[in-house]
Amino acid sequence: MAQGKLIVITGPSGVGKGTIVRSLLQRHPELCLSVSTTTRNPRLGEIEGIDYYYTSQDEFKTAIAKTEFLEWAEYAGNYYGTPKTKVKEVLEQGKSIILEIELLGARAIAQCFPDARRILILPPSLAELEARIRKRGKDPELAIEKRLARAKEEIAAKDEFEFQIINHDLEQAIKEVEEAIFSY
Ligand SMILES: Nc1ncnc2c1ncn2[C@@H]1O[C@H](COP(=O)(O)OP(=O)(O)OP(=O)(O)O)[C@@H](O)[C@H]1O
Ligand SMILES: Nc1nc2c(ncn2[C@@H]2O[C@H](COP(=O)(O)O)[C@@H](O)[C@H]2O)c(=O)[nH]1
Repeated sequence: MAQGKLIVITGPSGVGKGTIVRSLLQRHPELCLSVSTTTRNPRLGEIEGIDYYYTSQDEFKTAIAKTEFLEWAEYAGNYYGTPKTKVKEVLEQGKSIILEIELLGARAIAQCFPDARRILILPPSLAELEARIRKRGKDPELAIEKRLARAKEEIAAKDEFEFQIINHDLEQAIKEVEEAIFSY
């Protein structure tokens, strides 16, 4: 049976990870996406079980204690975690799965899955990143400020990643992510 790949897509908030991942899933229906659990409130239009599993802080902490997450992290005042079961099930079927996660989670995955393909998406500039987050218009001001502060740390860690892709032109970025996933 073919070996499934664990694919980590990371990068600062607003860089376009979700946009790229949605395109990848449409173009490559054989790829699966891991749906994370979060304590963040749903954004307008987000759907339980599609975008995230939404939970309380208490429930999230219980899940941590029961080691239900492959990795988890605190990000901009909320918790996010990758449920173990789906990832395990998909990989056992020989299929590949994408984790769209932040930097600390990507580092944790590198420890337990050294063969994971870890792809960092970068913005053309910090000014463009801020413009994209604001234009998206789905985060309150305080959250935007926390996300931009975190973005600087995430960009500074770029040399930890074998694949670094600048999302300037969306189509070009998608092509480069496809090359990173399917190259070997
Ligand atoms: N290449 C691009 N050029 C211009 N705008 C883009 C590009 N790629 C994505 N965007 C836009 O940037 C905004 C942020 O994209 P997206 O929500 O996919 O980011 P994200 O990295 O998933 O953010 P988060 O981590 O906060 O969920 C969206 O409005 C999206 O349409
Ligand atoms: N470490 C993890 N990070 C995750 C997970 N799910 C999402 N994320 C990342 O959090 C930030 C914020 O996401 P948002 O939806 O509130 O904009 C972003 O970088 C996501 O990629 C996870 O399970 N673990």
